Amino acid sequence: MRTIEEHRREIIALLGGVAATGEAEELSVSATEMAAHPERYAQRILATDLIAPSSLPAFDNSQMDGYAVLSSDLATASTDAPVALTVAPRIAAGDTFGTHAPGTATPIMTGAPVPEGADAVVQIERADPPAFFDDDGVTRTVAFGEAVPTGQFVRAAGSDVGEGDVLLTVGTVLGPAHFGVIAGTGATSVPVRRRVRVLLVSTGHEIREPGSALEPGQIFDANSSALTAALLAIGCAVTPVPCRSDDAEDLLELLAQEAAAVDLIVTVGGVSAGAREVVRDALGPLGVEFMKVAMQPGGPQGFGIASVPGAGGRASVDRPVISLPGNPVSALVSFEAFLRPALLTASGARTTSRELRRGVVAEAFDSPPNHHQLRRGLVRGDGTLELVGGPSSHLLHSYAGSTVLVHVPVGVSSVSAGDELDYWRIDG
Ligand SMILES: Nc1nc2c(c(=O)[nH]1)N[C@H]1C(S)=C(S)[C@@H](COP(=O)(O)OP(=O)(O)OC[C@H]3O[C@@H](n4cnc5c(N)ncnc54)[C@H](O)[C@@H]3O)O[C@H]1N2
Ligand code: MOO
Repeated sequence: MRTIEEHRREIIALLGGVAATGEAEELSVSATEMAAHPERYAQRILATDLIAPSSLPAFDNSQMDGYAVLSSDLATASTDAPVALTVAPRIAAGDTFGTHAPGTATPIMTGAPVPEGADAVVQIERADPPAFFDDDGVTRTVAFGEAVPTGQFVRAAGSDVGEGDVLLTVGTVLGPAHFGVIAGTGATSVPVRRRVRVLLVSTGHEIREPGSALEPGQIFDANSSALTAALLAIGCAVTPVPCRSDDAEDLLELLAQEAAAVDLIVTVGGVSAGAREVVRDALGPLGVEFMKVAMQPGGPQGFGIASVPGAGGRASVDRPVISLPGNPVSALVSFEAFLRPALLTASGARTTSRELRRGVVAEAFDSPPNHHQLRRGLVRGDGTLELVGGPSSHLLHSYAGSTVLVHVPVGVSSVSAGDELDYWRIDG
């Protein structure tokens, strides 16, 4: 039996050739566009390094509401011997660049350009009086009771990023601060990777659309929703088309209709050892291989490049296929172990794996020694790991109550309270 790591490497290699790798599209960073098309903005990955088209800040500006001063004017200032300066006309954020005369104090607001000739700002609370005068043309003085260092409360041009510097690097998953800094430098759009398009086919004669009237023996389709959510969360474009049949012909017909428009086909269910296994039956002859991975849940897996015949006499298309087992926990754990890292790699993301942490187990439990087990769990307030539910792969509600997947490696048959194990956080 192959190991979880070997299988992951094969799945990553399989998706290496997915068409979206390297393809870019321009994404507007306009707030109006974002609000109008929110679906375009989730989990976007930068396709190239971005060079800053301008500096941030663009000019020296004030960090405080107060007075712009020449620091040498206040060199002798002390509580006992304050220095009085003549109050100059006020400058607000948005006002143009001004000049500052020695011996004066220029009232300045946060974000306003520091006038040429001033080299420091004193916040209004440290001035005497500690409030602004009306800007009414009357000549007044303001006193300062302490010296100030050059540059105090001046936000220097380029102190955040300089024009021509690397603003963001390829593979960055764009979040609020990234969009903000791109817009702040004046860029109107960014090149992002095209989304990987996934056809998601949950299979089985028993599955029905939630909300429909169930006949005895039928169940609601949980996998389409779970896997669609998982794929959307990593930035894929998903086409969920269930095959509610165990007949290979039905699955082949569905694939003939849908395969050409996607980069990857993910099937769920129909891969184990039943009398009829729709995915094995339909895709085995097209080039997909089925095997057992030494993991639990998620043992039965399939993958390969399928040559899918086109509908209505159209030419066949070759598409990578990943076939996950149908038990809902097995499908989601397989997503975490294989699909997620492979798709993030194919999408060009810089971070492709869950953060691996180590924790102390709160309770004893057994594990099948020939399998790498992934148990669902929680991190308690004291940092210890608590399992949620048993190992069975139908316990989707237990999975929903979990925030971590705990790794129990091959070779371990029992775990004692106090043992340390690796785990992935899956709640992010
Ligand atoms: N004789 C053997 N039987 C089984 C083996 C084996 O090695 N030998 N492996 C077991 C393991 S492990 C798994 S995992 C499953 C995988 O089975 P399939 O991939 O063929 O999946 P199905 O049989 O179609 O379904 C399994 C289970 O999950 C339910 N299911 C399927 N689709 C959905 C859905 N969309 N929403 C909710 N639930 C779904 C289905 O009704 C079954 O209960 O095989 C074991 N058997
Ligand atoms: O491997 Mo299956 O996924 O145990 O239920």
